[in-house]
Amino acid sequence: MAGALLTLNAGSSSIKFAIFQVEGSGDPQAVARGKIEGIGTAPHLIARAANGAVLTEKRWEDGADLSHEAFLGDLLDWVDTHVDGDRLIGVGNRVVHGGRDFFAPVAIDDTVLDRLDALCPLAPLHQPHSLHAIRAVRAARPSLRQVACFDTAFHHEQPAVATRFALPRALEEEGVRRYGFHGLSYEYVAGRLAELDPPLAAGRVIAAHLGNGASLCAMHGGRSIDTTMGFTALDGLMMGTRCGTIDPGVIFYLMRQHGLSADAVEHLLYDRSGLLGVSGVSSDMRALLDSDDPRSAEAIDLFTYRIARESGALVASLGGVDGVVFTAGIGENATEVRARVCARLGWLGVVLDEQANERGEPVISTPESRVTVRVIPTDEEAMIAIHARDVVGSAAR
Ligand SMILES: Nc1ncnc2c1ncn2[C@@H]1O[C@H](COP(=O)(O)OP(=O)(O)O)[C@@H](O)[C@H]1O
Ligand SMILES: CC(=O)OP(=O)(O)O
Ligand SMILES: [Mg+2]
Repeated sequence: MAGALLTLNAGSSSIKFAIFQVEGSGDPQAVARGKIEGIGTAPHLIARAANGAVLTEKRWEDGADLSHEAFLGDLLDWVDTHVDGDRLIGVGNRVVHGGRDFFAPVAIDDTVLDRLDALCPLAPLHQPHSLHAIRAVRAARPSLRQVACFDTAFHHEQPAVATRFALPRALEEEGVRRYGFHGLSYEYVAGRLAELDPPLAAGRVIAAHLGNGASLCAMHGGRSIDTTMGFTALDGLMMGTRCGTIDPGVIFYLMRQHGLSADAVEHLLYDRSGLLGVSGVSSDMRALLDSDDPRSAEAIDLFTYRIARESGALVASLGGVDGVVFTAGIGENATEVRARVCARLGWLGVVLDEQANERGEPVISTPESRVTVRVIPTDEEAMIAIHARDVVGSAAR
């Protein structure tokens, strides 16, 4: 099979995309990557070739009404001009929630779309935007094959004890259980770790996906056995704007004492909490690290405390730990956050090599450290491309 694949990773205000060239059974090769940010406010598009050269850059006026439909129609035309005589054979989409029924990549049709629609309340920051993008591509190119790749899939094999809530059984049968997210990222990181350090990949590893959304995954032998996110991507760590784990009693208090509706509580916990809520300054780690406001420092302190505390829980799930892997925007770039997390994990035998950490080396623990600490840049797009290639390829046979 040969041709080009487009990957889409749609967020609330941004769409990341990439073009991959597919040739036989080898890994798809990225030929261009791009991102449009600020949809709905001040849209900005930038796309780069594999060598980093800017292929296209565009800004729209403040407040420009650039809909997903308009943008994706233009994007598909742009892709056609950048695939070097290849033809576009499919689109791979990151879909955050697969619910009970979807735990492997799937070709998208009307029935699949309807079933994914039903999961929007479980991932309100993500699912509606992905489905919107899928529909916009279908409208522009009805015959183009599309594949949904799920963030929940990597966690599907977890033992029941890790996924079950202590709620009445009937709710579990209805699908009220922990699913876990960031699975495309963890699947990619597990694959890279197996290439870079096979003995560690075979052992007990905590992977920390620290981006705008953030979670930890306990992996044993490259498989997910526990994770900090649950039924929704609100659970677990403190995030850019999400609160992470809180006492559910807070929700009743907000509804009864503050008279908040369910929608208002949802908005508060998803959009106004986390780093933004605690600092009152920003949801962006870079901005907080640059800020002199003491509340910014408190927000960063809570962020690292929560990572260390949840790591302790996952060490218990794993029965020990051999390695820690940092990934995603904060994990790959914020040396200070990594240093603070490692300091809090000293009791596990983590010893940070401060210079290696500052230099952003692949291994940032000392040779004496009982736990190996690595930084592995994630690539959700590459994982989406592999899955999309497999699904499109099997449909074509
Ligand atoms: N050089 C850096 N130093 C500190 N934080 C950074 C740096 N680069 C990116 N980040 C942080 O990474 C986060 C975004 O991570 P990312 O994985 O891109 O998120 P998402 O894909 O969920 O939008 C932001 O908090 C941003 O400030
Ligand atoms: C599931 C999730 O939180 O994703 P993101 O980090 O892209 O927001
Ligand atoms: Mg992300």
